[in-house]
Amino acid sequence: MLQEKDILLELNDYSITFATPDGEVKAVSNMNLTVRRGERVAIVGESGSGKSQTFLGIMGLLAKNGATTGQALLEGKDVLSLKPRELDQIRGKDMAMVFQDPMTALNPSLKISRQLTEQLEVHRGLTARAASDAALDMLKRVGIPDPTRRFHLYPHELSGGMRQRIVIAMALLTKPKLLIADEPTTALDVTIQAQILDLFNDLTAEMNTALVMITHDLGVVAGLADRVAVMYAGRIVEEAPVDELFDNPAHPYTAALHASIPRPDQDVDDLVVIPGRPPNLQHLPKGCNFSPRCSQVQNDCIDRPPPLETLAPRHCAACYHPFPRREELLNHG
Ligand SMILES: Nc1ncnc2c1ncn2[C@@H]1O[C@H](COP(=O)(O)OP(=O)(O)OP(=O)(O)O)[C@@H](O)[C@H]1O
Repeated sequence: MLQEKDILLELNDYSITFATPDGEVKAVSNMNLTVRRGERVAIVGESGSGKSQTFLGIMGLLAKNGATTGQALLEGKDVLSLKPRELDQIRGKDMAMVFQDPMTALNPSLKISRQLTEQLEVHRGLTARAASDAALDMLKRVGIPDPTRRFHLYPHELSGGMRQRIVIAMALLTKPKLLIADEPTTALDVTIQAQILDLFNDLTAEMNTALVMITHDLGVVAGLADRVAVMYAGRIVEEAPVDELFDNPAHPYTAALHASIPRPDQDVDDLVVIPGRPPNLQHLPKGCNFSPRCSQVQNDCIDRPPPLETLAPRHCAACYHPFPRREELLNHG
C-alpha cells in the first residue's frame, strides 16, 4: 500500500494549454501521475506528445503563452501555485532538470568552477572553499578525468560527453529529491550514451533521488526505469512497471511502439511503422486521441475519451478495448 510519506510528486488533473493566434493548443490533458521517492519513471512518447512540457510546467519554465491547471504536488506542496521566488528556492535544490543540449544549462562565458560552486554557495550557504571541494568531489563521481584541471576550463573547451557529465554534476550537487532528464543522451554517440545512462542510474540510486527519464525511445527504458508512462497527444495512455509493460502491453499504441523497436535480427524493411500522424493539438478528436490511427478502433472509441483504468496491480491503460494479458491468452488456448 502506497503511503503518503513515500510519494514525492503527485500530478492531479494536470493540464497545459498554449494560447496561439490560431487558437488554443492543448499540450497536456488531465494528467494524473505519482512518482515515489527514489523511483525511476520513464516518460515515453513520440515527438510532440507533451513529455517535455509536462515537466517544464512543473519547473515553472513554460513559454510565456503557456498556462497550467490542476495540481503538481511536490512533497504535498503545489508547485504550480508558488510565487517565482518560492519556486526559485525549490528549483535547483529539491528538483533539477537536465536537457538534451548541455549548453542550455551552461553559461559559455563562465568557467566550470564558477558554475558549479555558485549554486552551492546560494542554496546551501557553503563557503567558497567548501563549495569548491564539494564540486571537485562531484566531478570525480561523474567520471571527469583530471577534474582539477578541467575545473578551470570553459564549457567550449570540453567534449559534448564531458559537458553533459558537468551538467549532471551540477544538477546533483544540491542532492535534489527529483531529477528530470529530458532526452539527456540523444545528442551523444552510442558508447557515451550508455556510460551517461549508467551514471544516472548509479548516482540517483546512491542519493535516493527520484529520476524521471523523458525519452521517445521505448527501446532504452528496460534497465533504466522501474515504471513507464506512455504519452500520446498530451495524455497518458498506459502506465505500468517496465517488465509488465513489455510483457503485457494493453494499449494498441504501446503495442505498436513495442513492435516498432528495432531488433538485431530484423531487416530495416521489416520495421513496423505506425500509420498516420498524431492529431493536431488544436483540434483533438472527440473520443480517444489515438482512435484515428488505431488498428482496434470501435464505435465507443470515437464518442468519448477512455479514462485511465486499472487492469492489473500498478498497471493502467486508457483504452476501451485493451489487449488481453498474456496469461489470459494462454488460458484460452
Ligand atoms: N510556446 C508554445 N506555443 C504553442 N505550442 C507549444 C509551445 N511550446 C510547446 N508547444 C506544443 O506542445 C506540444 C508538446 O510539446 P513537447 O515539447 O512537450 O513534446 P515532446 O513530447 O517533449 O516532444 P519532443 O521530444 O519533440 O520535445 C507540441 O505539439 C508543441 O508544438
